[in-house]
Amino acid sequence: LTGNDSTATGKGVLGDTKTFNTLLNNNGSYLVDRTRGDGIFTYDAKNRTRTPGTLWLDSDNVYNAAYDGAAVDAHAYAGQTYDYFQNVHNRNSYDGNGAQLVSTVHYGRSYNNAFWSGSQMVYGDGDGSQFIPLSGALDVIAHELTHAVTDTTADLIYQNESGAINESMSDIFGTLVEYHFNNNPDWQVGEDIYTPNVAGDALRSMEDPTLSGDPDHYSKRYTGTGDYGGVHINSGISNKAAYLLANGGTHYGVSVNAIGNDKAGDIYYRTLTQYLTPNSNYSHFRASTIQAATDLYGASSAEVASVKAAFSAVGVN
Ligand SMILES: CCCCC[C@H](S)C(=O)N[C@@H](Cc1ccccc1)C(=O)N[C@@H](C)C(=O)O
Ligand SMILES: [Ca+2]
Ligand SMILES: [Zn+2]
Repeated sequence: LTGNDSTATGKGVLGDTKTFNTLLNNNGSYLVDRTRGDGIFTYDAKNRTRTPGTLWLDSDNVYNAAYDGAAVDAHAYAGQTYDYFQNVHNRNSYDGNGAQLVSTVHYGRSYNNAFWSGSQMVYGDGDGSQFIPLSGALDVIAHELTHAVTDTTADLIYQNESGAINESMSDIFGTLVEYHFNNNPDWQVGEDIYTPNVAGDALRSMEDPTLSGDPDHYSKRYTGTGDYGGVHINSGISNKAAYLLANGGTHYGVSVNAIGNDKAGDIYYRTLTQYLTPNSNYSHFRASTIQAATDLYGASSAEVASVKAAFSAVGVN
């Protein structure tokens, strides 16, 4: 594929206008961003389930059609998430070596999910009731791309407690990326693309996981086999701890002093990339996070004290 690097404008899923990088040649405008790593490439599955599908080609480098919105956001938000890991954590793409970021939108029919396939991001359009196109939310894209970071580092097994930690890391960095770009930030997950007919809800709440029926304390963990052993359920325990670490608060009588998003992000990034392993459970997660905070701020630091308190507050001692 040859051509000239360009910038285009377009409307995202929520109708917001944004600019992003494209590649122009005599076929037209491709959703190819050659300014980041080895490139960001966005594809169209055309509502079938073959990936990656067709590299997105537009006729005039203006992406304002309704059908374009999912691709505009997948492409632009992948670029933003790339910038977060590069600029905040000095990580060049998900593998640290500039790996290409490949996304496919319009996957399946009314597909109410998004996932990291092991090699690329994939986004459904939703059924219009539970979800609208899932690439329309920055916290979703950062959630999926964080799975790629996890898979190239801790490689946490996607089941039971290691899977819950895997899922929580994706929710944590989804939220931190949303705050980094000040994109209507909050400690809810998926709020922008979830239940368009219901105001004020979210798929998950990190501030209060019980709002979506998920545990906010280790003693309330799910021990069944559904959801790969509760990876989207028991993630609530870590999500609540992360919320407390960044924002502070008292939970089940345990008080946590806030350390803010940036320090929390640095601690979780170091924990994920230096200490967690495929079989890590919540107990190892606590020890790893304390170690990471100790490396960064010292054993007697306020940051280490807050990490210990945050895990204790959710019953992980
Ligand atoms: C395909 C089966 C497994 C999917 C797992 C992917 S990584 C996942 O966790 N997807 C997110 C999508 C998302 C993320 C942030 C906000 C909204 C939605 C997810 O949470 N999926 C839920 C619906 C699930 O799979 O239960
Ligand atoms: Ca959010
Ligand atoms: Zn996930």
